[in-house]
Order: sequence, then C-alpha cells, then structure tokens
Amino acid sequence: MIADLPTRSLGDLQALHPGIAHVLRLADPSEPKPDMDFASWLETLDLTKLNRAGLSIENLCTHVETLVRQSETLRGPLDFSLKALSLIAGVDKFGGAEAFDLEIAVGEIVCIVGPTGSGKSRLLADIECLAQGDTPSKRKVLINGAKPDPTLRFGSNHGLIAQVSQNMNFVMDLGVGEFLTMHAECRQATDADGVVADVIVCGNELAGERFTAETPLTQLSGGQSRALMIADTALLSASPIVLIDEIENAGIDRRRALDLLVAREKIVLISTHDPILALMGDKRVVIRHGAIAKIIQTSARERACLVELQRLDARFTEVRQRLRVGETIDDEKFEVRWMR
Ligand SMILES: Nc1ncnc2c1ncn2[C@@H]1O[C@H](COP(=O)(O)OP(=O)(O)OP(=O)(O)O)[C@@H](O)[C@H]1O
Repeated sequence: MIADLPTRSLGDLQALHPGIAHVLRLADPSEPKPDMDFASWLETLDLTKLNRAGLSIENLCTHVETLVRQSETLRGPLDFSLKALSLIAGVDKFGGAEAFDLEIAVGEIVCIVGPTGSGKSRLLADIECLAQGDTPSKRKVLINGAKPDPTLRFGSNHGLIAQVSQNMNFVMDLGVGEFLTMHAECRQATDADGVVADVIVCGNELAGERFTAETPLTQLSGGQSRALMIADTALLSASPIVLIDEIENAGIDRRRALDLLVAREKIVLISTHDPILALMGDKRVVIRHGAIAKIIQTSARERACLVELQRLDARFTEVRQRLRVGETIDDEKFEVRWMR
C-alpha cells in the first residue's frame, strides 16, 4: 500500500481525483467526512452493506490506491527530461553480490524474465519506489546518472512512473467514457473529448473485443481492462517510465501495445513469462535467485525467430477463436494452411 495512504484525510484524497470521491461515496453514502483519515474511515464501514454494494475492504483499498497512483502519473510534465534510468547492483536472495548493473535509455523496452518467484516483480518494485539500498535486494536507482532528488522519491506526486498492474478489477460504477473524461480533466487536457475518443480507439485496437464509451467499467473483460489501461497510460499519462507486470497473451495485441508506449519516448519494463513478449524487448534481463544473472541483447537471429513465433501464435489464436465460436478445425483447407 502507498505508505501514507492510511493517514491521508478523505478530503485530501477526494481532491486528488474525482474517481476517488466516487468510490468513497459508493462505499459510504452517509455524510461526507473530509477530516477523517482513510484508515479510521475504513473501520467505520459496515461490511454487510459494503458487500451488498459489491465491495470489500480489500478491493476498496486496491481501487483507491490505483486511483491515487493514477492521479500522480496524470500530473503535468516533469520539470526535467528523463534520459536514462540505472539500477545499481544489490544482492541476491542469499545475500550474494548481484553480478550486473542495468542501464536503460529513453525509448528502450526491457523485458524481465525468470522462473516463478525468482524476483521479477521485486525488480519492478525497486524501480517503482526509486530504491536506495533500502529494499530486500539492496539495489539503488539512479535517474539521469544521479541519485534522485528526495522530493521525487517521497513526494507522493512525482509522476515519474506509471504502473500497469495485473490487478485491474474496476469497482466503479462508471462508463469507460466517463472514467477517461475524469482522467483527461485531471490531466487538464486541452481537447479532453478528442483524447478520450483516441484512448478508446487505441484500447479497441489492442483488445480485439470491442468496447465503447458507454460500456460500464465493471463489464470489461480482463484483456479489455488491461488494453484500456495501456492506451490510457500511453496517451494520457505524462510518466516517462512505464512498468508492466505481464500482459495477458489472450486477446491483447502485444506488439501494438509496446509500439504505442515506445512512440511516446517512454522507458518500458515488462515482467513476463511469454516468449513472444520476451523477444520483443530491445534486451532482456534474466533474474535468478533474486538477482540479475544475465542481460541479453535481442539478436537479429532471435528477431527472425520472433517472426516465426508470431506466425505460430496467429495460427493458435485463429484455432482458439474458431473453437470458441463453435466451429471445427477439420476442414481440409484449414489443415493444408495449418501444415504449411
Ligand atoms: N534480491 C532479493 N533479496 C531478497 N528477497 C528477494 C530478492 N528478490 C526477490 N525477493 C523476494 O522473493 C519473493 C519472490 O519474488 P517476486 O515476487 O519478485 O518473483 P517473480 O519472479 O515476480 O514471481 P512470479 O513470476 O511468480 O510473479 C518476494 O517475496 C521477493 O520480495
């Protein structure tokens, strides 16, 4: 959880993002309590009523936290331009020295690979909190080659990093368009309607399955919500560093998603178990026992393999789609194509 969230007043939180005011009202329709802190307010909630509204303390906290982070990343441009992000080596899970530092330039995509539990999310979390030797991995993060200004680190409004997390369950009873309009307003976009329409078009290109401005957020599928958040991060967020904890392989156009983010001159780090995504990066970082064990530049031959893998993936997607809609795959024409 964001460190100071429990002690922030409801009034402060509401002022941060109109979506937060909406969620708080949903959970507690009684008189507003602007002076009460978030933790004390949670204790006053009636769990039965909360459940009836489709909420729980856990998803309420996750949601408010997501919106607080979003309001931070929706802020105006930073007052400096990001050129490079560096991760100075720390220690592995056994306290042994990590073998490599990591240098990432603007416009680069870095994929983080490694077995389950090896420490991929830890690496992303180190970047997210601009670690300074004070996390289990003892890594240090540098911005443009220097230790980040403490205001960037502890000011809860730094807007340097946007995170697209695995947990994108919306609890808000809002349409996609209303939700995006709130973002555009927070961001003080000059053409809010235009940018909202662009995010919806992009989200649809990524998701495959169409949604509209009127689609309620709660009805989006996992893939659609992820696609919406990626389009929103690319087009509306000012943050130059984007952290993504896996993009589902079902249904999202991964290449387009990455192109969209990189076109905005962002540094993108993706933790993934997906071979296609892993090969789409400029380089991939291999994590073992909590530390960087290798940094591999994606070679021309690997890129050629990627083309072949994408061809197979397209076939696989086609079979999935046909089976999903009740078709069979035993017609001769399809078999001939499949064997090619
Ligand atoms: N260098 C380290 N030192 C100490 N603990 C670490 C280190 N790296 C990772 N860990 C811890 O190991 C556990 C597993 O790490 P993490 O969740 O990052 O793995 P992961 O590779 O993301 O797993 P998955 O693929 O299942 O999502 C976490 O509790 C994490 O804090």
